[in-house]
Amino acid sequence: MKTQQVAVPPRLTKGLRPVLSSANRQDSNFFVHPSLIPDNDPHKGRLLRAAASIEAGTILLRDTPYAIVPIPVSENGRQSLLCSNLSCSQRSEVNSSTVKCAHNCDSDVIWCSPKCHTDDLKRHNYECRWLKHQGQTCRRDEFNYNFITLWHVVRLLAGWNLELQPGVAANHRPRNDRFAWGWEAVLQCCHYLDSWPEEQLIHWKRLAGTYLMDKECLPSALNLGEMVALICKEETNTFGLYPTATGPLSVVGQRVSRGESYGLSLYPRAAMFNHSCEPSVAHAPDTRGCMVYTAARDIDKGEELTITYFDLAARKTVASRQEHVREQFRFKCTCDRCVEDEAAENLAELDALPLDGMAWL
Ligand SMILES: C[S@@+](CC[C@H](N)C(=O)[O-])C[C@H]1O[C@@H](n2cnc3c(N)ncnc32)[C@H](O)[C@@H]1O
Repeated sequence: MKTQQVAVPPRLTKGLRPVLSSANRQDSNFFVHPSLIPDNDPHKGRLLRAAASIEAGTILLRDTPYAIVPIPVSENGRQSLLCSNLSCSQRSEVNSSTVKCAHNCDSDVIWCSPKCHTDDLKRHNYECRWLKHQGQTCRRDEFNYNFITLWHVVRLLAGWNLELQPGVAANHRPRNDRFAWGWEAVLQCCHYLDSWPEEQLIHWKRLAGTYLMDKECLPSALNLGEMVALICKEETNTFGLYPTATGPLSVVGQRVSRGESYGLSLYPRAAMFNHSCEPSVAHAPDTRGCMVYTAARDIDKGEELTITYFDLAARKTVASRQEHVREQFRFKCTCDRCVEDEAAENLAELDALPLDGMAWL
């Protein structure tokens, strides 16, 4: 696989005193179970594994978002949005006490309190100009999906920009020796640039060239190719935030839907979870925009820990799961359930063949 690295931020000067910025206050919510370890597989790339046996119900990881984009949800005539302050990220009803951007940059940017607004100013200032000028045009002229993708990329860059500010050096430090932290962790997420169809890359190149390369609106060190690679990372690693848990059917029951998604986010450590159609781990967002990963059954020492990337209740046959994974996530699912189900289907097809066709055997 040919890799294209996104530019690494310059090293911070030694001796900067780390302060508790709004970004690393959110990071203090991070939790990782001692038995959760990163590993690699020649076919699937990075993965997470159990270093010891784990009991069902154990919280394995509470990962903090590097960036979140809100999706407005209306219920009973009331609209709710996520607070833009990353260390708050609470779902808030939009009402007369909601704080909005003084520059009126985008209707989906809100803060739940004046304090959250103040705490978030440094980060928001990075995206504000882009939202007002490029973002509004993108919202108007492109599909909403494209706007949300680009806004998420801009918020990732805003996080990186925040790390480069004097005084937030703590963000560069790994929280423990197993996982990278800050922008470094985003850089480690896969983008599989070579596996995307040509027309998809051309589409993203056009979007990036049109909306993300004006350095007046969006000061960044990335060239067009690096920006497209960052979009690929965003597309490959982003989680949807849903009101109910996503996991194996035995845990989430036979419900048809996870509810309406109210946000999108990149969780850099959790991005190491591979997909399985029979996952061992369930995940659900908490009230502060973190994603919590819980053992859905007893797990043996050495097992790979997997989640599901989609609602398994909605796709029961191996063919429909494989098609969905291929179309939505662009890879061939090689989880144990798919391998077994496909083998069983092949056997059934062989059994159905007329015996006289096998006379040469
Ligand atoms: C979010 S990343 C997961 C971590 C990734 N393995 C890495 O190296 O960073 C998603 C990518 O992992 C690989 N992957 C995940 N689940 C898989 C599965 N069940 N079968 C094959 N590949 C899988 C695919 O290449 C997919 O695009």
